[in-house]
Amino acid sequence: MTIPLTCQNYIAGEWLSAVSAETLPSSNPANSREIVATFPRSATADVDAAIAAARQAYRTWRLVPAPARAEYIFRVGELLLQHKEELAQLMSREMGKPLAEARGDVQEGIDCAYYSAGEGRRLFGQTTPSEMPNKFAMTMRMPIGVCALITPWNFPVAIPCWKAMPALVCGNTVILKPSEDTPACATKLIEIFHAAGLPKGVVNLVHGLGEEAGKALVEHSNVDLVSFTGSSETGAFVGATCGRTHKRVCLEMGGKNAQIVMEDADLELALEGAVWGAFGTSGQRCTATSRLILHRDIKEKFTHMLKERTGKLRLGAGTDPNTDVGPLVNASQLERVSRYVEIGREEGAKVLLGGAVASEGDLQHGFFFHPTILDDVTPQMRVAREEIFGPVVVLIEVGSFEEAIAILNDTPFGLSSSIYTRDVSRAFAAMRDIEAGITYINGPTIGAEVHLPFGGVKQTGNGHREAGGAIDVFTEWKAVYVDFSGSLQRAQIDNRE
Ligand SMILES: NC(=O)c1ccc[n+]([C@@H]2O[C@H](COP(=O)([O-])OP(=O)(O)OC[C@H]3O[C@@H](n4cnc5c(N)ncnc54)[C@H](OP(=O)(O)O)[C@@H]3O)[C@@H](O)[C@H]2O)c1
Ligand SMILES: O=CCCC(=O)C(=O)O
Repeated sequence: MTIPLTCQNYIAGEWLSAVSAETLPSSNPANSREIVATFPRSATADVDAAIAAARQAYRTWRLVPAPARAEYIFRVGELLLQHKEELAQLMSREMGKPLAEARGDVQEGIDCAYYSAGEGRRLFGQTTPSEMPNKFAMTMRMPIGVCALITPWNFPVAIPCWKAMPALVCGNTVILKPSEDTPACATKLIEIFHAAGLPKGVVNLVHGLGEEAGKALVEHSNVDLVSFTGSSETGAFVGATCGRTHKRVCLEMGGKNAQIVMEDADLELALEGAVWGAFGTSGQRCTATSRLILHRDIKEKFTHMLKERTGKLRLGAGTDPNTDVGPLVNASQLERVSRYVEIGREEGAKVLLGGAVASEGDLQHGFFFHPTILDDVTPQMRVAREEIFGPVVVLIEVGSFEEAIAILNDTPFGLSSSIYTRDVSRAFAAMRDIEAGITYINGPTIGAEVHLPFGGVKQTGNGHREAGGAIDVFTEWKAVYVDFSGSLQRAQIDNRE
């Protein structure tokens, strides 16, 4: 057991307790008896202070040249690299993902720092001909203002970086409200922003509960933009509130990602993709493979291979280097996954592997669920349609490429997707016809790279993209006309004579 970390809010460059002085604990999901950290239970007064600090800082931060803003973010990247192992160890303890994946999470933050820093020397606008003589016309990207960043626990470093880094390079100031399950990761991350020397108030951190601190941020009249990643339920509230209060909003929500395996696929390759897509991060990635759509000619063979391979995965604490699959993040996630497996059973699915809470030996102290394969699943079943967000994959049999694409698309969500095939025509048809923000050919549904746009279609998002698409979220266009004719032209009044 280690001494719990004391996390604090970070407002106007100061580390502060909540005004109420109330705190909450966060525990280790592999051993719920271990308290990893305590954090402030922030409320409206704390949110008000953070927003006031961000508003004040915005006045000067927006005027700092973008390449100079980018240099701070580059420094954050360098510091993240120096602290990578420390952050990864903390992340494993705080939210359970195996160390190799935790290192990957921090690496995404580092990659995002370097990529976003590069944007500081671009932020290109356009020049375009004017309709009139002696007149220039152009566009400029302008910052939006004060941005509230509300993030989930599953990528506790990468997702805050995906939001904060481009937002800051674009000239905005930010308030991060991390998940109540990962306050320590958020605190360490913001310590790094502090160490990089960002001016006071440019970055702020407010811990607390979603229903309290998160809600107060979303409802606040002095926030200009909310960038939210999380569940569809919370996203619906955030979207509706921002609509009512006229805020910009970027929503990244749930998924029901599928991998298709055609009869001509390299089955060993498809197997590796399926195993890590479905069970990596215990299935708690927004991009996790939740459905395997299998051509009937290879279904039996592939199912056998999958069962064999999955049965060898080692469950354990993320901090144990021998662990393949860590715990779920908390008791309610464990309860949710158990409930969905029961629903699947009641619907007629066959539990081919797993299907139960894992409580052998030390696992009893954590939130472990055996990697689970549900067979005989039809596209109408709830387990084939609703996001489970755990180590559960359902198998759906199809007879043709067209049927596979139709079933993949038959969901309200549209984040990630994948197809394994050796047929180049099918690969291109899949790229065109799959309804998702991300499509992999002969690769798993996971593994996004930061310089490509990240986000989903349909109910997964509201049309925005993070990572490689983030400057479109965190800037808005201004059209600028420069007239050097020295006289008011008739055409300027009517536009055309
Ligand atoms: N599409 C994507 O890019 C993407 C990426 C990653 C995850 N996800 C989705 O995220 C979900 C899992 O994350 P989660 O369980 O953390 O989601 P969540 O429960 O919706 O929480 C997300 C964030 O919203 C906060 N929150 C909760 N209620 C709120 C409210 N009324 N007002 C404002 N903020 C509120 C949460 O705070 P508390 O933690 O304190 O409740 C947390 O910081 C899955 O559905 C997954 O698909 C999507
Ligand atoms: O949850 C967001 C990041 C997911 C990711 O990086 C991936 O697996 O593609």
